[in-house]
Amino acid sequence: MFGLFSIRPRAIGSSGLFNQIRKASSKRWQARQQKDQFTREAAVQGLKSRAAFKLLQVAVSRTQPNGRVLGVDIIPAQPPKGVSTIQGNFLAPEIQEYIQDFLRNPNRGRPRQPGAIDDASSSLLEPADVAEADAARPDDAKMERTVDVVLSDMSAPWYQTSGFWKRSLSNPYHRMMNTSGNNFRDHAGSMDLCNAALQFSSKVLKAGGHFVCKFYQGAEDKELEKQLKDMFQRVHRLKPESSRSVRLVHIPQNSTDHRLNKRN
Ligand SMILES: C[S@@+](CC[C@H](N)C(=O)[O-])C[C@H]1O[C@@H](n2cnc3c(N)ncnc32)[C@H](O)[C@@H]1O
Repeated sequence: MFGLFSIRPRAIGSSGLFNQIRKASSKRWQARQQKDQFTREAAVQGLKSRAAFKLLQVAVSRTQPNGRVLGVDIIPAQPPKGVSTIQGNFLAPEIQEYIQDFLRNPNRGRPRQPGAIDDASSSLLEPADVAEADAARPDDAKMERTVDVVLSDMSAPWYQTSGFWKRSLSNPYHRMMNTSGNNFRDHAGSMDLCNAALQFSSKVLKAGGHFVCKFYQGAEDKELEKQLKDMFQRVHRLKPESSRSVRLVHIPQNSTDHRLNKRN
């Protein structure tokens, strides 16, 4: 866990002791952030936050020049250059449909000619190049599986407890905390999000694609791992050095053993 105390909205501001505990916790968190080499490195490299160090901006640099990166978040977040974003609840079916619509249009999220409108003629790439870049096999294109990597580090946002003065979109982490402090609750929430991401991957991931998700450990993670092993050829469970306590599952798919494709 991230070392935050469990803070329930009803208790906020209602007790002096509670406020003292919260301030002490926040000071400890700030001190640890300052010491954290990844936080410092992210700042040195001009990355938006410790989390961003691990993900979005790295994703952009890894997919240049022809890739596209789409971020989805329930809170408004200003995307780094080169990233498209959708604000919405990933657990809502209509948001997933909206994301699929975005993916279906190979020109969305790609550089546009100055003055061009967002239609099939607006891409810098020829339509044939785009189709080739997006689909590993004709089957994938037919099934609308055009995604190489699904990466989820979603964790349930909890109620705002501080930083009410901060009104910019550029750093929502000042306003939201990402764990409740209650291990069971964090684990259950992260399992829901991982399962939703996995289900979504089965619709959009092309053969040979990868699925990576972050989760909080707990009773249900074995079941998630079992599902992953059923669906993918290889499953790795790891805790990167840059992560304080959260585990990642990294699942490279092999195009010769894409069981998701075999089922369809
Ligand atoms: C650890 S942060 C990830 C930050 C992001 N990867 C980045 O690089 O800036 C977890 C994020 O998951 C988002 N999240 C939690 N539940 C969500 C949901 N149901 N739908 C979409 N996003 C969600 C939170 O708002 C939070 O920003």
